[in-house]
Amino acid sequence: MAEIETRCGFVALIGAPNAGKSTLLNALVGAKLSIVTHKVQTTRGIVRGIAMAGASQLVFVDTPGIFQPRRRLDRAMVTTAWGGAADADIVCLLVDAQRGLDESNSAILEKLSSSNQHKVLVLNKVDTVKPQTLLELAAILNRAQAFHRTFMVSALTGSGVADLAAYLAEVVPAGPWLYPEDQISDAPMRALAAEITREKLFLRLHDELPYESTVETTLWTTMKDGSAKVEQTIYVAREGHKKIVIGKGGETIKAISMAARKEIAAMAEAPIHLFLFVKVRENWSDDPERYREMGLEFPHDKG
Ligand SMILES: Nc1nc2c(ncn2[C@@H]2O[C@H](COP(=O)(O)OP(=O)(O)OP(=O)(O)O)[C@@H](O)[C@H]2O)c(=O)[nH]1
Repeated sequence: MAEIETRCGFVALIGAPNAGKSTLLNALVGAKLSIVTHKVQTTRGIVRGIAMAGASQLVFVDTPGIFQPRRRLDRAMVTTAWGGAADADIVCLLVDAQRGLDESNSAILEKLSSSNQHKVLVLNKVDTVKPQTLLELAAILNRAQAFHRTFMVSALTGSGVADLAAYLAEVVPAGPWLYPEDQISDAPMRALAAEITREKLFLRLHDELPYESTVETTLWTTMKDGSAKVEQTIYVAREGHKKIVIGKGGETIKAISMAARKEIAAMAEAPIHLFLFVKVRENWSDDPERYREMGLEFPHDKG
């Protein structure tokens, strides 16, 4: 009996902040892996999702939103984004159809033109615009860049997502699967747990503070009864920020902890005892160790 030919490849999702990369990744993988919030630049490290489409395994690399870097941390995010794209078999450029072609998209297009990878254009948020606007945008972008294919999707409603997955399944290289069939991510559980807590920080706190904080899982111990003890440290840049994260009478941190614990437990499929600590580390964004934890390359230039 002839063996079915398996395929497997890396697919990078790149695009401007808020284009919907995390939402699309979650729709493709069918599970909540990458964090999704209404704020920009929430994705820092690369989060992978793995989807099976027929005999093909698609390994998605979600990249931080690409924007004009100013601070050292921002530059690290941009470097990591392009690193992820350069290693991939296919690059999907995601464009928010409602926002259309703006400065950040133009910069990405220019950078993409120097690579001869297999490029796919994905116009997202089609639920928000008229078909005529979509067609015009697709024409403009295809004139600017030689895309192999253009897809129009709504990551939010799922419209068009299956067609995109089917196409990717066809064009990834032939080869053995890199991961077991039922595995949806190779990110260690503790990194995903830190992402969940960071998302709760984002949702709970406003303004700039969340951008100046980071979360690390420092301990994950499985207990005899199957539950897990998880300790996480929230690093903030200033003493005043610590007060805000903790809140009056510990209210804020309690709410963050409760929300995070529930979600981590659902992901781990086990009861979780979560302990959060808040530490002030003024220069955490200049410390190479913190970058490694987030899966980012440390930019050695002065910032
Ligand atoms: N209407 C609509 N909204 C969408 C769609 N896809 C994503 N969104 C919304 O757009 C916002 C940004 O989505 P994300 O998936 O976080 O975007 P991202 O590109 O990963 O953002 P960064 O992490 O900042 O780079 C969220 O509020 C999503 O709910 C879509 O197809 N239609």
